[in-house]
Amino acid sequence: MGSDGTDGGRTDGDRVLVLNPVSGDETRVDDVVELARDHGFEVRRTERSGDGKRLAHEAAVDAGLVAAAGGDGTIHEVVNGVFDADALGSTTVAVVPTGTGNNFATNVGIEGIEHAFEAIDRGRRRIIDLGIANDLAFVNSCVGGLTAEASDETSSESKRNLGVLAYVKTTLQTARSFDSLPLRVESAVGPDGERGRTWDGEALFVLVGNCRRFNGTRTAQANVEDGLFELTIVEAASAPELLGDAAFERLFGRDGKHIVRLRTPSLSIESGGEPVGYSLDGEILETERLVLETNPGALEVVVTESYRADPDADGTPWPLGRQLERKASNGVRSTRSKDDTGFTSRDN
Ligand SMILES: Nc1ncnc2c1ncn2[C@@H]1O[C@H](COP(=O)(O)OP(=O)(O)OP(=O)(O)O)[C@@H](O)[C@H]1O
Repeated sequence: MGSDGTDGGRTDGDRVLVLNPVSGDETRVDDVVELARDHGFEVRRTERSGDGKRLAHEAAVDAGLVAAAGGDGTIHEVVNGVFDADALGSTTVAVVPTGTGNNFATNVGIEGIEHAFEAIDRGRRRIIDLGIANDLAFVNSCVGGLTAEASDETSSESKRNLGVLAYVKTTLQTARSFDSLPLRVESAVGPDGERGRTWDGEALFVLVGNCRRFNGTRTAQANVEDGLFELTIVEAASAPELLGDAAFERLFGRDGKHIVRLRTPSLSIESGGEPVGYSLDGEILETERLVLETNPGALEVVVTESYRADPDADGTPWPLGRQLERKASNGVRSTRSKDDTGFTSRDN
């Protein structure tokens, strides 16, 4: 592997494709199987939820390249299979996008099925950060405050347009009475001297992004090679206030009034005894305490020439300053003195 992580010296070894045949509109399954065989892949099909992880785990023991044919849910399972097999150091992961949102594929510059196989053969690779939430890996994002129903009811079109924010919007629309979550968010002391921070208050959502364009808007993006998460807390506000499209855009945009942001390599989120639903790349996990850590440079993936690790590289600056900014103070009930960012600082 070159020092820039591209055009890997790692050989693909055996190639296995884990195929979710019920992903997306299911019309391209035969095409994927044919292309996969033409490109030297052994195809293993999932039959139920969880199979993607199991099949990827089994494959990663020997295979140098494991591809996931499906949407973000399938890539999530495949990455977790490779992670559980302790094979991140020896197995490259590729994505063949057949889902509806295909957020991760977009992030690595893969535009379609044929394009994915071309990219695999061209040999361009990058090593990216992996997010770890408790003991589960995620590539795109971890979002707290979503309901499980929202995950089922969110339309494909909405997912295409808004990414993970589509689930946020469905949650706001479908929850009869949407209570804010009393949360305590603590970030650790960073390796580059970042101070530990604490935010304590009422939140609607907590978004933790690992990968660029994790949420569909152009204003909250994550660099997937910097060893940091982009944390966004949406503070308590009345749901109807947030529901119009314009308000929704504003909420996550530069001028959002209820937004707290921070870049950090690790954090913990506690919800005071009540389990909260977190979506890891679209898969729901319920827990009272979540510990998130970046595993920098952990996952080798197939990318194309249009891949950029850093959203700033294409002229879209991180909107609120390099490290941290906060726009409003409603909902915060910290017992400690705060700086003007809304976080309290700790030295350890
Ligand atoms: N054979 C199968 N039958 C039923 N469910 C399956 C099967 N294989 C995988 N799954 C489930 O399908 C889901 C993943 O679907 P998919 O990859 O299309 O993700 P998605 O999150 O809907 O993606 P996108 O948002 O990109 O469309 C996972 O919950 C997985 O457990």
